Amino acid sequence: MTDAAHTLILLRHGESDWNAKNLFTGWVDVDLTERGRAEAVRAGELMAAEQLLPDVVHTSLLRRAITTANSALDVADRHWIPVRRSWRLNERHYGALQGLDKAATREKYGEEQFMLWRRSFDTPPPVIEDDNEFSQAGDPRYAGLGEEMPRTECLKDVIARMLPYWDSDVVPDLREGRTVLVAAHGNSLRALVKHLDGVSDDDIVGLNIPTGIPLLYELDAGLQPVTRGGRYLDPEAAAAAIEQVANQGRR
Ligand SMILES: O=C(O)[C@@H](CO)OP(=O)(O)O
Repeated sequence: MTDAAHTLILLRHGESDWNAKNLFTGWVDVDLTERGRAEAVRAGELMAAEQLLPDVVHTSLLRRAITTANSALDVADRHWIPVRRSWRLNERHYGALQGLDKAATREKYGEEQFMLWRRSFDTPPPVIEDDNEFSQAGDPRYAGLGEEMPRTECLKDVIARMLPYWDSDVVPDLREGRTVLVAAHGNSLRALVKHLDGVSDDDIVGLNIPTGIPLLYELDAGLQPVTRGGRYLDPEAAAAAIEQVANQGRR
């Protein structure tokens, strides 16, 4: 049995307006629904109940992750901890699909193409044009990105831009003995889980992450998960919510 040396908590944001409307979201900066806000509060309660108290939080640059982290930490009385944010933790850029209805897209293009765009490892959706109303070109928070600014991404692309931040910013916090909270998104967290658990390119297709339920990873000294897949702090709610995410687009 390996000993836990490091504590990492992953938290997908609570339900967003566009989760509720079943729209492809990606980098569009939508807010949480009332339900999403309640999920964030519950996430904080779950962490506090197990004395899982973050020393530092890393978030994306998107409101739904930032607000979720703020609410959860407030409830856990950890609102004062240092915060680091990076575009590298953003949701996968959904390209020209951003703003489109998932069910309508599935009906128009068929199940196979829909699932390729949604879950395949290396097929990105079509590129978003800069004049698309849901483009992030010109958004000041990404002004420094230059050529790195994505206009669509597959999961493979997300891993390529997320891992440098994991190595340069998150791992050092873990190695300092800090309990680290990463508040991010369905697909940026799938990328991280794939890395941590060594999930194959084929198997990651079937892995979904529910909104608003903390996922605890205890890592050994070599940063390998002590328990593969980690542990959701509310496993029953997680199982039901995972099923829902998997079935999005089928109404
Ligand atoms: O729309 C999105 O950005 C993501 C997360 O909500 O959706 P999906 O689960 O379909 O990848």
